[in-house]
Amino acid sequence: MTPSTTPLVTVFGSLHYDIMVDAPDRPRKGETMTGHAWQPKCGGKGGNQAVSAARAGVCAAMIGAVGDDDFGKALLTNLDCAGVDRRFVRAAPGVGSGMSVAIFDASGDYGAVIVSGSNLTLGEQDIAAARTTIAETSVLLLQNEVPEAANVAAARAVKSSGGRIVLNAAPARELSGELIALLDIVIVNAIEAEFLAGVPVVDTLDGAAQAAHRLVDAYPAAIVTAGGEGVAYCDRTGGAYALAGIPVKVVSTHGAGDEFVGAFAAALARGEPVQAAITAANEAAARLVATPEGER
Ligand SMILES: Nc1ncnc2c1ncn2[C@@H]1O[C@H](COP(=O)(O)OP(=O)(O)OP(=O)(O)O)[C@@H](O)[C@H]1O
Repeated sequence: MTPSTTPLVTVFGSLHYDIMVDAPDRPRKGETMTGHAWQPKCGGKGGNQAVSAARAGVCAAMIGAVGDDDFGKALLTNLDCAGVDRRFVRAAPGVGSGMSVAIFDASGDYGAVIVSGSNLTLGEQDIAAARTTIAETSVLLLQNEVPEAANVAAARAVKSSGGRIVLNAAPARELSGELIALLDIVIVNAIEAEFLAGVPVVDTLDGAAQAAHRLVDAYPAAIVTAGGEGVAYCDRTGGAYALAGIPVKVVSTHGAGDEFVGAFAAALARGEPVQAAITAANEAAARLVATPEGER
């Protein structure tokens, strides 16, 4: 098939309605504490990355599933407001929307619980329904919040029409050889790199570089992010570089990884070389962590 020339990022993945709670600390087992405030936010790694790609100026399409509930309606409205094509996000009858609760402590760090809900209904039928979008896709973005078999079906369909496949392997889980064989680039943070590489990864630029180098034993190319320390890249053709984090006044790091991944895919879809795409993503993610949640 002829490779697509349309700069279209298609995200096949999760949509969660997030409830973010500000608390003095994260509760320990058995502890109930009083928080200061809470805010709702539309998220899910898939939804966040689609919004990020649209913000970076390319056409972004989302394939996903929400519940037939108020959270689902809010998730669809959020995609509309961001200019994401969500014709292939369907409502799953009788299943609740995906949702999460994240508790932020005074330092801005957080812990979260996710309920996948409607996201687990995604499957080959969703890929078949979106075949026109799939055929025009330059870059397909996947994450680990939907069934692996569905990710494989999406990757296979986009690959056969000439698009590139980028997996943000988050949260960490075992990947099948079938999925790995379809990937062009894997993007992970230090924790996920540790899981995939099977060795401890130090959350420094040097640690990220070593992890990226190790990951190319199994993946054609790997990007390892290390928060404010920076990001490292390595591929099987000998390409390797590391980029320091951009010093900013951090307001919240929530969603930094998704902003990085969406901006990276957008730059790649526009035809920028990988190194330039990583630079653009590093800048976009630094801007995000310096921006208050309500202004994003
Ligand atoms: N403190 C920071 N200062 C500047 N840039 C940052 C900072 N934290 C994160 N970033 C940017 O965001 C990217 C992703 O951050 P990180 O490695 O923490 O991903 P993550 O753990 O997936 O994030 P998340 O908190 O969304 O789960 C980094 O590579 C960097 O570009």
